[in-house]
Formats: sequence, structure tokens, C-alpha cells
Amino acid sequence: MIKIAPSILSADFSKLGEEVKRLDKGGADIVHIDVMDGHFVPNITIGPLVVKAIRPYTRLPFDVHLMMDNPMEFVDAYVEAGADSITVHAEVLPHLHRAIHYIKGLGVKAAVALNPSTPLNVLEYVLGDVDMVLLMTVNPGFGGQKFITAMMDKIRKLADMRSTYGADFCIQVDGGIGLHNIRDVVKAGAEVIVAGSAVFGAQDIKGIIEAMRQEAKL
Ligand SMILES: O=C(CO)[C@@H](O)[C@H](O)COP(=O)(O)O
Repeated sequence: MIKIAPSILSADFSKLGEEVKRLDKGGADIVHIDVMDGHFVPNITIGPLVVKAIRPYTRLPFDVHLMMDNPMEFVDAYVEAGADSITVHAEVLPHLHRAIHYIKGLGVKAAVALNPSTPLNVLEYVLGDVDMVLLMTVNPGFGGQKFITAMMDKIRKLADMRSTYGADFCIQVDGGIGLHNIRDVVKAGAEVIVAGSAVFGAQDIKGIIEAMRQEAKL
């Protein structure tokens, strides 16, 4: 069973609480929260105060993706604000193993994200530690970009690595995913699908989420 995790980056920020409620009613599995610091990526988005403010609007898990140069300085604050899982980028963390275990020690799930150009081998010695690996399928920073087709092979290779190493993390993909390609990414091995513009660009959120689930059925 795949999980649909709409990114609120494409939501109407003037009424985020209501937008989160719409996702809940529409049948989303997870709320994906994109945190950008203006350094690691050229955009600035959502602080812990905002996460705390929208937390009462749903019981869906909050998956917080930290696109930051110094994520470990903020992990505690996002967990206190209501995050259920925290994703950090391998590119900024020389002590990735320590970071993963620190996050798990806070009682939430730990995920590691890779930018499109980052090779999978940086994960080799933490494959048994992570709960989820997030493969960015666009260069992070903005919603509405085109899926980078070379990422299809990267998803397959990560799924192969998982079986080779007998690991059991989830594979999440993020960027440029919608009805046109969800079947292909799922076939390649993706299980948690982040989608921003495809979900919030649709009039009917329930309809698009259902359609994506149907389309993903192999
Ligand atoms: O993290 C990011 C962008 O950095 C993503 O979560 C995007 O926001 C996904 O948006 P779409 O590509 O689905 O519009």
C-alpha cells in the first residue's frame, strides 16, 4: 500500500490550518512539511511556530523535511511543535549516523534525504538505521518543477540496495510527481509519494488523491 503525502508548500498559506483539514478530509495519509532556510535552498518557508499552529487541525502524521544547512539545531523545536518524522539531508551532515539516532531518541521517525545529484552510496552504512529514505526527484527549493527522469533509475537502485542489505526503510519520492508518472515511480519502488502542485492544483483534493491511488495500482 502506497502512502500519499501532500506537500503544503503548494497550499494557500493564508489559511494553512484549513488547508491541512482539507487534506485530512481528502484522504491523505501524511502531511509533508517543507522547511527551507534560504541557504541550503534558495527559498524560506515554515518555522516551528507555524507547525505548532497547524498541529490541532488534524491527527495525520506530520512529516517534516528540513532543507537546511544546520538541521540538528532545529530538530528539537520541530519535534516539540508536533512533528512525527524528521528528514535531514545527507549533504549537510558529516555525522549522519549520530543525527539519525539523535532524532530517533526524540521518539520520532528518522529519514535521510538525498538531492538528485547525490549518490546512493552515502547511505550504505546507515541503511539499517533509517526509517525512511527520501529521494528528491527535483532540485529542492520550489514546488511545480519537472520530475528529473534519471531519478527513476535511482529509485530502482535504492530498492535493490534495500534488498541486498536486508534493510526495511520506506522509500519516499518528492518532486514533479502526479497522475502522469505516479505509476512509474511506484513500479520503480517508491512507497511514500510526496505531491504538492498535483494535489493543491486540483479543485477536488479527495478526487485527485483517489485517482493517484488508483493510477498507482500495479
Ligand atoms: O521539497 C519540495 C521542493 O523542494 C517538494 O516537496 C515540492 O514542494 C513538491 O512539489 P511538487 O513538485 O509536487 O509541486
